[in-house]
Amino acid sequence: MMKHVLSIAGTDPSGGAGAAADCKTFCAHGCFALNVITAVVSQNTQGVRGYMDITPDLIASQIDAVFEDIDVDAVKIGMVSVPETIRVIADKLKQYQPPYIVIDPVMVATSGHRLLVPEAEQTLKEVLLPMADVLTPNLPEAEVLTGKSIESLHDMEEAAKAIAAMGAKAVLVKGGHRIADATDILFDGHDFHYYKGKRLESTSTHGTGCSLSSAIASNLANGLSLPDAVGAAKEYVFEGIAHAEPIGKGHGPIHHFYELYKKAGWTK
Ligand SMILES: Nc1ncnc2c1ncn2[C@@H]1O[C@H](COP(=O)(O)OP(=O)(O)O)[C@@H](O)[C@H]1O
Ligand SMILES: Cc1ncc(COP(=O)(O)O)c(N)n1
Repeated sequence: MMKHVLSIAGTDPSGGAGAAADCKTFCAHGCFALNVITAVVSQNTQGVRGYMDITPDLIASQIDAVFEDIDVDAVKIGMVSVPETIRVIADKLKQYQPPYIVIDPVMVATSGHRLLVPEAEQTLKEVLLPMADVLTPNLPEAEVLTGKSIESLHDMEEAAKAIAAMGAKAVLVKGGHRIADATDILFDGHDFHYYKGKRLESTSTHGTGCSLSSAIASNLANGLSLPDAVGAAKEYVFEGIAHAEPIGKGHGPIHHFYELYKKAGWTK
């Protein structure tokens, strides 16, 4: 039977990041996509124009609507913007206890716009982070969480360990923002796993973090071990960047259904 994977995230009307990227990723992994919206964001491939947070009551009601009706096999959490949003999600997930929780601690969009208010950083750290089966910070997010600058692979290892010590069961420090290559490092609480990745010269990187965390959630729901779930997710995003269509005038989305399009003969 199809696994049911829930995204709790903000929107992107241009379809590249947030809830849209998450749902496309779940479908590409053969999962049934569910989604709870935390904020309506006006954005496109060129940047974020503004957003409005959904009230905590309406977020709680959306989560109840899903869990009272459907079994959820994994949850991915993205944009959470304010402390009230973080608290209500944490309370509801404690109540419903989904098997896996993957958290992408979204702070700033690729375009530089803040998607988490500075006052919410501490709440994210104290309330949400300890609920993560795996937390997936990019380099700037790992720097905010640890308060240390990260340059080398050794710094990434230290950051992953330090964030795990804050309560996350496992931490994947992503290297998409590195200059040298796009190597990601997973600390699973005991061991490090290295996902070496060539850096692709591409502007189609809008929503890579959203897609990676959603692919990890899908792979966990589908029964893969955490190291394998991360490895397959990294490959999925790499292929998605490599085969991206040029959509929009700025940083475009990745291709989610390359394999499917290829089979159907829809590729260029
Ligand atoms: N230019 C790129 N070439 C290859 N892989 C990339 C590139 N940019 C990002 N990635 C990969 O995409 C995933 C998301 O990484 P990152 O861009 O660091 O996250 P975020 O979108 O949260 O900023 C990681 O697995 C990273 O290694
Ligand atoms: C609703 C939402 N969530 C997350 C991101 C971050 O994605 P990226 O860092 O790839 O722009 C985004 N732009 N919008």
